[in-house]
Amino acid sequence: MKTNGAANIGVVGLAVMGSNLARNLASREGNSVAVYNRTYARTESLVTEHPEAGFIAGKSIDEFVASLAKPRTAIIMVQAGAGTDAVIDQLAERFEPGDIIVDGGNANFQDTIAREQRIAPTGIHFVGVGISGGEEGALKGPSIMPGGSEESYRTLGPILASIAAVVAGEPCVTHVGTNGAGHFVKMIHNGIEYADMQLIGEAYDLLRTVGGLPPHAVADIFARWNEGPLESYLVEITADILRHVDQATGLPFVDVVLDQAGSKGTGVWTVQNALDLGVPVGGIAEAVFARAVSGKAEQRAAVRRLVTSRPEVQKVSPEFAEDVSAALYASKIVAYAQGFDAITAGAEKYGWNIHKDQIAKIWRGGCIIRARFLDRITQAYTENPDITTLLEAPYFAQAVADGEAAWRRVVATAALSGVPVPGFSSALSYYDSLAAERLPAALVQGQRDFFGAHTYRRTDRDGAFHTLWGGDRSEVTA
Ligand SMILES: NC(=O)C1=CN([C@@H]2O[C@H](COP(=O)(O)OP(=O)(O)OC[C@H]3O[C@@H](n4cnc5c(N)ncnc54)[C@H](OP(=O)(O)O)[C@@H]3O)[C@@H](O)[C@H]2O)C=CC1
Ligand SMILES: O=C(CO)[C@H](O)[C@H](O)COP(=O)(O)O
Repeated sequence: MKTNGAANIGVVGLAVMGSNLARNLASREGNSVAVYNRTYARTESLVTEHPEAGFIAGKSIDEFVASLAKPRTAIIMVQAGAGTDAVIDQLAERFEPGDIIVDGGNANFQDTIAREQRIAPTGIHFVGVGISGGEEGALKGPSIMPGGSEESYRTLGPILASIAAVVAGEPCVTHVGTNGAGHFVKMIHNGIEYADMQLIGEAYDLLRTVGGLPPHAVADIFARWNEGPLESYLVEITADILRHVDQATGLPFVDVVLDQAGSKGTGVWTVQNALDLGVPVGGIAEAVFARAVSGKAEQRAAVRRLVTSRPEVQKVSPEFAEDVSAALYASKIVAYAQGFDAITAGAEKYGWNIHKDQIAKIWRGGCIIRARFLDRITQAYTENPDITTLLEAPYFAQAVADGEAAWRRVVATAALSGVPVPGFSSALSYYDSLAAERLPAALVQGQRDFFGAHTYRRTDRDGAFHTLWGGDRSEVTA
């Protein structure tokens, strides 16, 4: 076959992400791209629609592997889970020591660690790479979070840098850490994405329900916010979506979409792992739960039937939109702080040397959570990588303090008006928990000691203590 060994890189899985990533790779100087998809029809239409890419199309996995130059590098972009395992096995059977298998899908990082261990004895490199940016990002430049060995990054790094988004002259890619580090950080990215989307949803709901504004007016407010500190891809697309009118009915698009949010699982993984790591990520968890609640159609209908009157919507001042903007910004800071805390804990547990300033930097472009304030996060972790929370960095401490009064007004108004704001209110409670002089955790410890002799520590001296609750209530050293 005349194409044997001609391609310096290959892509397996040519759905939305894989086909666009393949086109992105093909558009870069010096690349020759081999493509393969289980169902050949996808390969055929990609190659036919994009002759300019000069793809080398494999009809079979053998043809695909034969078309790769040695050492071979192939990026897998297929459905996470069994599909990915099937393709890894097919490639591993045909690849040789020194070749690189890259999983660019949304894999669970624990699977990535296990896969790397499974492949390692063959001498083939296995690299898990988080890729964010959706359809457009894959084509024009995503944010890329590679894990895997230093050695494989020496080969892969320049290729990934050539296709990544560029911000201030720097490609949005960094070697996150070994084995599953890239997929771990991508998982946290998605958890933050969930929180950000939920908070934006709550802001919209408040402006609409309490502020009494129609979608196009809310769109104008989001567009204005997008020119300030809230500037971000998600705020930008929100304005766009809210302006969109359904062609079939002439109604605002947002009013004809069923109010049940789906998910593919990465938000759930973030929360599950944060629980294992003991990191409070309430903002992300509330966002995951909010999607789950939205899908509970029967429960929602049952409660709606029972509730005969809803609270009267509070009257608000003309500055209400500014208050909502402040609440959104403060809650968003909390969500990102929680996400970065999870990265700190994950790095510690799994032995990854993750530079949080670099993560914030590569999230500034290409990915779904790209936002102006990631510059501030980059700065905070560059100035002091050891801050205990983003909330103690001077800029963020000030930003939250500036918005605090408005944040409280918004949460109170929402509660009195019967508008659900699990994101805003959990973020505020988290902030209040960190800021409180004393927490009721002292009472919880007392309860634990009472029923389970779980002991407690005292404020006035070291050691563990137990009160003889069933006896004379004297205190003993545990
Ligand atoms: N969509 C998005 O915005 C983003 C997606 N991702 C991740 O990127 C990856 C690709 O996403 P997307 O492009 O949306 O595609 P999908 O997740 O919808 O997966 C479809 C692709 O997987 C292939 N596939 C499924 N099962 C198998 C199998 N057993 N053997 C071989 N191939 C199989 C399909 O082949 P066939 O055509 O034969 O069915 C098709 O190419 C996923 O891991 C996703 O989570 C990451 C960032 C953003
Ligand atoms: O990874 C992504 C972007 O970064 C995908 O868009 C992801 O699939 C979105 O998650 P979900 O479908 O659960 O909302």
